[in-house]
Amino acid sequence: MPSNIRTVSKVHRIASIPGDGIGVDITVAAERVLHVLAKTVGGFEFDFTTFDWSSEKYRERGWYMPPDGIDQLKKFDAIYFGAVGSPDVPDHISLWSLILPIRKSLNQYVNVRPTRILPGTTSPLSALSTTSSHLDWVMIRENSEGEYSGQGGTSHSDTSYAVATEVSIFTYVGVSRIMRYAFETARSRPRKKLTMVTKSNAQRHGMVLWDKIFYEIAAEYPDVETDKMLVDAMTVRMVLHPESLDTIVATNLHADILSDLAAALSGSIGIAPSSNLDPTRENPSMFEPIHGSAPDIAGKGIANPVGAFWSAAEMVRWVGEGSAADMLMQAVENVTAAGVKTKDLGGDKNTEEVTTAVCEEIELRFGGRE
Ligand SMILES: NC(=O)c1ccc[n+]([C@@H]2O[C@H](COP(=O)([O-])OP(=O)(O)OC[C@H]3O[C@@H](n4cnc5c(N)ncnc54)[C@H](O)[C@@H]3O)[C@@H](O)[C@H]2O)c1
Ligand SMILES: O=C(O)[C@H](O)[C@@H](O)C(=O)O
Ligand SMILES: [K+]
Ligand SMILES: [Mn+2]
Repeated sequence: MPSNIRTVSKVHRIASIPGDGIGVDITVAAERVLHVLAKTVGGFEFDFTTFDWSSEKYRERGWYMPPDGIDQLKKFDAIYFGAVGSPDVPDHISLWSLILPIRKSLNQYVNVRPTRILPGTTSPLSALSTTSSHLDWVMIRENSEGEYSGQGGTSHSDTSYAVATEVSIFTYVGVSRIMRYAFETARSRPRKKLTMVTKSNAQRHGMVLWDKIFYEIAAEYPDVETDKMLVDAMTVRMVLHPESLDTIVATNLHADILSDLAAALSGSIGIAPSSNLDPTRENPSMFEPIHGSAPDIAGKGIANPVGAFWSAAEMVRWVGEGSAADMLMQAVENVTAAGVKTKDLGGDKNTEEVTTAVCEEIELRFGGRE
């Protein structure tokens, strides 16, 4: 090749929002690993722009995101998010000032939450003989409406006769699009099996609409096996019969709760990833571990970065670098398999040591390739 011709590297522009607490530690770790991945694999790079939209800044200046925050984010190929939440700010203020407006305004109506028992890690269900071959799920969380519609209000607040409403909203458009995404996901997986979760015995309007739309759309997917669970019984089935589940679709709140349970059953909340997707690709999608800012361990440097790396791998896949995403996950799994783990997984390493191990594993396994 003539020396004046340079190979052009594709640049993926990423908006990075570390947020609060361990969100900062794990975002730093994810960015470090992504730079090493890009450098090692070649052909693409990441250009991160960091936004200091945190609870600390909110207390200083009175806002999390500026008025044009969403427009700023729209210019990026993807968004990487750490976590938001601080003991100094009421949780409903922080959630509704940052993460929820981003999910809603950027039409990220799907939240994908996979769960697996990674090599070298143990499920608390191992006492029931559960191993990695028994627990491999993808939870599809409705991410735009339902219990998180944001509608409701309070009258007579600060009195002993206060009245508050929290209105759940389920729309035909909202439910059918999440069902379709869930059926497509189930179809793409070897078992082609979809379990729908509701509470349509007690909640007789919105949840009944879920059931109805689920079976309507199921008719378009005769190759996908379906079943239906009430959310209370679902918690029992996840614990006692994890092997009977594959793809799961549930409402915004139900899937929020069930995905924390799923993460714990796989070994730790610290390994669980999520992708907030706008499947139309009109807006950037956002990638974050499912955990929060963990004030109890913030500042100690011991947060598990695996959920952050897995989320980063999903982002890498979303921007079109599928084989690099596979390499990143392989490196993470080699590191957990070697026993390099944080305390929540029974290990004795800190965030930085696990991050360094993943970086070295990427370079060792995948370096030197053209
Ligand atoms: N998407 C988000 O940004 C998001 C998600 C969940 C909670 N939150 C917010 O985070 C704050 C704390 O919430 P919470 O305590 O209910 O949930 P959390 O997920 O922050 O923590 C729950 C428990 O899991 C542990 N944990 C979480 N992530 C870990 C990791 N990577 N490694 C090791 N241990 C980990 C914590 O130490 C804690 O004991 C609240 O303000 C909440 O609103 C934000
Ligand atoms: O969506 C929520 O409820 C919170 O942001 C958090 O708990 C999450 O799971 O993302
Ligand atoms: K998070
Ligand atoms: Mn949650």
